[in-house]
Amino acid sequence: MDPSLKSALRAQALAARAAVQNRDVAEAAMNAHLAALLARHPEVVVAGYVPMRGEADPRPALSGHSGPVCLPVVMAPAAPLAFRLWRGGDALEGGALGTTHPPESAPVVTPDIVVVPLAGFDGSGGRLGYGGGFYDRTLAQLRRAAPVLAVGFAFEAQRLPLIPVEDTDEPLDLIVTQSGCHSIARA
Ligand SMILES: Nc1nc2c(c(=O)[nH]1)N(C=O)[C@@H](CNc1ccc(C(=O)N[C@@H](CCC(=O)O)C(=O)O)cc1)CN2
Ligand SMILES: Nc1ncnc2c1ncn2[C@@H]1O[C@H](COP(=O)(O)OP(=O)(O)OP(=O)(O)O)[C@@H](O)[C@H]1O
Repeated sequence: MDPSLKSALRAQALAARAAVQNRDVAEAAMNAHLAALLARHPEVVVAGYVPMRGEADPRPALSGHSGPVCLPVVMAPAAPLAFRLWRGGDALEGGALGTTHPPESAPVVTPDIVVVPLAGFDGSGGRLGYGGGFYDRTLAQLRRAAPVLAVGFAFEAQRLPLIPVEDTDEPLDLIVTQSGCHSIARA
């Protein structure tokens, strides 16, 4: 696959994300949809993220979840992410790539649901991140061990007609946008 195609689509989706109007209204709707989804999965371990670079903020829905919440930590460039437990209010630290995550003292846990930050997505579960392959490696590792629900969290503006799929791409199971919680139509 031509890697420049993915980077062009990534740039297009990130520009659309940066141009979203009425973000607060959209994020409130997205969080309501995510909270309703999480309410159908009480007590399970949910991985969220602390937004960077204009990503939609899932923390309002996470803070209402009945079970444990964890956040991703970059361990090494080509390695899966680790997830550390985060209780709202716990101190966080900054990581090398502009991330914010719990300190090493926080317990490592395995999520049942992963809320995935996105540059772009399509209607078939295709997703684009920042190009590190972190979520691909992480979802692959988690799915080898147990079922996991990958839930994309993004503005409608980040929707792309079709994202090319590589062998290592791990699909989303659901996508939450301001218009609702969308299940993936598999071909
Ligand atoms: N909020 C949030 N947290 C997250 C992620 C995320 O996408 N969003 N991650 C999801 O993976 C991990 C961090 N991944 C990142 C991957 C790449 C870059 C980055 O700056 N990439 C450069 C390109 C580097 C290169 O050329 O190799 C860039 O975008 O300019 C930053 C974070 C873990 N935490
Ligand atoms: N399990 C894996 N093993 C080896 N290489 C992988 C694996 N998963 C992804 N990669 C590689 O990582 C690179 C980046 O992948 P891709 O462009 O899909 O990143 P992304 O999905 O945008 O990033 P992220 O997953 O961090 O959100 C690709 O070259 C891909 O081949």
